[in-house]
Amino acid sequence: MSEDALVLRDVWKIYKTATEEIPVLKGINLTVRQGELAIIMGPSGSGKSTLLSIAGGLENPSRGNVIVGGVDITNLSEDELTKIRARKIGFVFQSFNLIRNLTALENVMMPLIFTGIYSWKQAREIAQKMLEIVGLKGHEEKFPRQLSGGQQQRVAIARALAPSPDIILMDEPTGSLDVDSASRVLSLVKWLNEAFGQTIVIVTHNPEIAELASRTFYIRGGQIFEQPPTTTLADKVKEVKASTKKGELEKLQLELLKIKLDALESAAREGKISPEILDAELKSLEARIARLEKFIEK
Ligand SMILES: Nc1ncnc2c1ncn2[C@@H]1O[C@H](COP(=O)(O)OP(=O)(O)OP(=O)(O)O)[C@@H](O)[C@H]1O
Repeated sequence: MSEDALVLRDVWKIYKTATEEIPVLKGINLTVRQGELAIIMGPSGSGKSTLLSIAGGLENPSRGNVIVGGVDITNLSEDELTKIRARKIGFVFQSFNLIRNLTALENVMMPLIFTGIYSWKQAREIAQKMLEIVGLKGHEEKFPRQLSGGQQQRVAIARALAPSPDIILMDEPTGSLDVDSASRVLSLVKWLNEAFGQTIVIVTHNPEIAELASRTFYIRGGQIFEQPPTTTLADKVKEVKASTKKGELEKLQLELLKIKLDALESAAREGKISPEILDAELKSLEARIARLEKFIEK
């Protein structure tokens, strides 16, 4: 069973301009396991955003492989990649990227529809639950302009989380927020990771975010280095667990993963997903379900 949410294998990125070749990533090897919160730091221009775009299948590596939740996304067709990305990867950007003329609820429903596996009714039900989880119950029918920056970022997080992706990738998620909103968003991120078991990778300059990490990486000179943990993560976990009702979120997460399992199986019966991809996706989903069930039984 696949316990690795993200694997980068010897990933290179060389940008070509008219006059030169710029090697930005030089053979990156990185494994993020399910349930980890990994932070990637590094100087400006070191390739953090490039790495995140490649990990999320938004950009192709010049060489090497990207494996998300057991599926190698490196050589998929554009059509397959779009659907896999929607099911397996959630993105949160600095600028929220919400669609202006859709309500909060509709924004969260969009990626669910893009997965090609959820019905309209399932998408609506999941989107409602997600907005409740991020503390935005009652704001479902508001448009982005009617929400504060922090609330918009929470909609963006609900949207990223809705399809129960194997991994959420965040690029400077608090970059455009004031201190108060940033701290609310950070608490949410920490809570989703610790209590919800969501795997998250964050690219940031913000040392406060780095304090949340279970693993910290630095990019420099095209290479990646892991910094040994220095903070006492166990204390942070205790703090978060104390503030959430025991088992409730895990049960909700399990419910959502089971809806996804049903949706995947019916999509496969209708021939919407190839057997190879279905097989890899089921393995990853079953590993996540088993992990949660074990946790709930404790
Ligand atoms: N499409 C492109 N064509 C050519 N060069 C590019 C392209 N995209 C990025 N680069 C270069 O690649 C390098 C890495 O850029 P990237 O945005 O990944 O860095 P970063 O670490 O995220 O920077 P910052 O912290 O400032 O956001 C930079 O030198 C940038 O100029």
